Amino acid sequence: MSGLLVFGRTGQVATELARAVPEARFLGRDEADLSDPAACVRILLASNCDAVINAAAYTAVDRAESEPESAHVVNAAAPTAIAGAAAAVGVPFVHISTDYVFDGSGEAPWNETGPTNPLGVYGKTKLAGEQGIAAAGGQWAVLRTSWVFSAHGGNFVKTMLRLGRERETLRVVADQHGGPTPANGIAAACLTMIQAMLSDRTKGGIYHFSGAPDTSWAGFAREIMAQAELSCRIEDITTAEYPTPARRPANSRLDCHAISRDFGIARPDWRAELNKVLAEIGR
Ligand SMILES: NC(=O)C1=CN([C@@H]2O[C@H](COP(=O)(O)OP(=O)(O)OC[C@H]3O[C@@H](n4cnc5c(N)ncnc54)[C@H](OP(=O)(O)O)[C@@H]3O)[C@@H](O)[C@H]2O)C=CC1
Ligand SMILES: Cc1cn([C@H]2C[C@H](O)[C@@H](COP(=O)(O)OP(=O)(O)O[C@H]3O[C@@H](C)C(=O)[C@@H](O)[C@H]3O)O2)c(=O)[nH]c1=O
Ligand SMILES: [Mg+2]
Repeated sequence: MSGLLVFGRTGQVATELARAVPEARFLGRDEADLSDPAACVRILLASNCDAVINAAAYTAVDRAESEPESAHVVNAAAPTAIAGAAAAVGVPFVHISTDYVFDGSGEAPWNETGPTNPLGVYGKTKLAGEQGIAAAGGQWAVLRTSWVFSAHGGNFVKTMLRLGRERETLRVVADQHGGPTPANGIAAACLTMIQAMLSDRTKGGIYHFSGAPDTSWAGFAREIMAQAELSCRIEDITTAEYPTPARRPANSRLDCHAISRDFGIARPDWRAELNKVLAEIGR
């Protein structure tokens, strides 16, 4: 797809977008620093693009607790400004958000109208970004996803492979539940949504998208060890036994029916995608 402008170049989702649509224009931090929202606006206004995706974000969940201002500018002020510029030139804008906007209460999967109540700075700044985008007007969509993995960049799969080679046992939280999501699936979902929004200028809003089936971090870790043929044993622990600066939701399950109904996008099986990612890492 030509005429597509993407904020982000090196992240997991941006890398998969670049594979799917190499002809799009990808803006790295060197060209568009989200710490400078006004600069991002200028680039968009001068770009003559047909559609915009934001795949850049401040994603260091624990570090955000001690850098709330930086996280807010990147995750809220910049996406809000980008949405305003996209609205001004009349092009659709797709942004990515997170399960961490929820407090994780209960056991039912969250749908798009569920009450948000982020537990940490990262989730709070991502929620502020969603709200700023909605208030900016224009044609926008926010894709909330969870537990992203790919062969590139930093993610839970890469961490587990590294630790799994070094240790005989790993203690992993078993009381946080959600859907691991392959970055290529998110890239494909963003592109399908952009195409649909270009052909129907009334389409947009918040949508949930995650891989299936839901599991726990310990369940995810166990499948990684099994598929990678590592003998490292995964020991189930509670969140209380793994203290971190940021609190994380216990229930990150996302109800993904709306995106299937409105865009025909199905939940990918993360186990099959994990297999492909491990093969790619091994090459
Ligand atoms: N990772 C996850 O588990 C999840 C991610 N998400 C959301 O998905 C989206 C994509 O995440 P993902 O691909 O995993 O991100 P990554 O953590 O892989 O990469 C983050 C990207 O954002 C860029 N970035 C960070 N700060 C700035 C800045 N100030 N200016 C410009 N670029 C910046 C990074 O650039 P650089 O390489 O220069 O640092 C990098 O390209 C984000 O909106 C994220 O919030 C949602 C749920 C789960
Ligand atoms: C390394 C490790 C982590 N854990 C736990 C900590 C945490 O609860 C869980 C996952 O660890 P991570 O550091 O990958 O988690 P985290 O960085 O919080 O992952 C989140 O990133 C942001 C960007 C999102 O939007 C979320 O959807 C989610 O993917 O596993 C263990 O229990 N044992 C371990 O050895
Ligand atoms: Mg992390």
